[in-house]
Amino acid sequence: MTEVLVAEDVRRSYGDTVALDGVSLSATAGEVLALVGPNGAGKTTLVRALTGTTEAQGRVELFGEAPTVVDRDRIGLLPQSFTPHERLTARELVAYYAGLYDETRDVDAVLEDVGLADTADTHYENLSGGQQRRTCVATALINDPDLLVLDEPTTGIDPAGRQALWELLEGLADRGVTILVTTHYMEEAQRLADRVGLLADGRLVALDAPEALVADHGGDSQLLVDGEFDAAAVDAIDYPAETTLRNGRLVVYGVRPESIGGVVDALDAVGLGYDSLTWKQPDLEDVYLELTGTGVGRAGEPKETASAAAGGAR
Ligand SMILES: Nc1ncnc2c1ncn2[C@@H]1O[C@H](COP(=O)(O)OP(=O)(O)OP(=O)(O)O)[C@@H](O)[C@H]1O
Repeated sequence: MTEVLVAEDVRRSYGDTVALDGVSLSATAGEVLALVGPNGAGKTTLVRALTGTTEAQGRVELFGEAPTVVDRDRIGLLPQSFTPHERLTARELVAYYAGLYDETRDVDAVLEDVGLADTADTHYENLSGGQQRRTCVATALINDPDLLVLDEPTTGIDPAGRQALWELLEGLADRGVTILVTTHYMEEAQRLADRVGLLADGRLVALDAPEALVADHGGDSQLLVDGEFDAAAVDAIDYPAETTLRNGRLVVYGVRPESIGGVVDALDAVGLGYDSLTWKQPDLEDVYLELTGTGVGRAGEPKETASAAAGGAR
């Protein structure tokens, strides 16, 4: 498959700060690649290196050319920080960006795509935060790009608008548009991405399909027990499965749905009341917490306490 985007051993430092420490990845036509990682992991720097808006060491190519010389009509870019002229309406702004390209889509059609048909004549400064972000997304779509690079596109957009944007992006990918998207929403990465790249401290610590990442790094299913718990509760509960305390909530790992009654019995046996029980399969968020060491998972043990009862029927 033809590679639309290639990054090879990309490095970028700001003074003593190493923002990118040798990142390599690629994306093919129609592929959706999501970049996730903690604040400061290097996502925006990678986006900037890939789009030629910051200099970096290593090889970067878009459609086989350096990002500074590639035909800009083929690229749609939504930077993380984007502050357009506030005294223009959404329609005027998108029309302004349309003027930068040789061929574009119809301005009103793009505004409709991002859910701004009814607010097209509102000045940017009077749009809500989410509407402003949608306007910015529209400016990245106006040239009908073959490669779309979106740095946190849905930040500030309400859940319905986010869903609509996901559908829009899925439609574009189905038509062969390659999409590189950074996000802090694991649901967004899981839903949209063919592959997810996880950046931490300027390094790509994982890159794979979401389901493969979950299978490899997501760990066991979890029974989340909400209530008023403390470290003593973790010690008191006598149940043969690993149990931890996370933000005042008990987390019991590896419990099968049919065994939830056993956990309830164990709580009752030591007089521990609870408000609710939630069973969940591991997901991308668990992968993120595990691999970035930012969470309360078992590997890094930055959690309050843990009890690892040996084996047993789970
Ligand atoms: N222009 C700059 N000058 C100095 N340091 C910078 C600059 N841009 C980024 N950095 C540093 O490089 C590192 C990576 O920043 P970057 O913005 O790429 O992270 P990020 O993963 O996009 O974070 P976030 O999730 O907060 O957007 C950080 O330590 C940041 O402080």
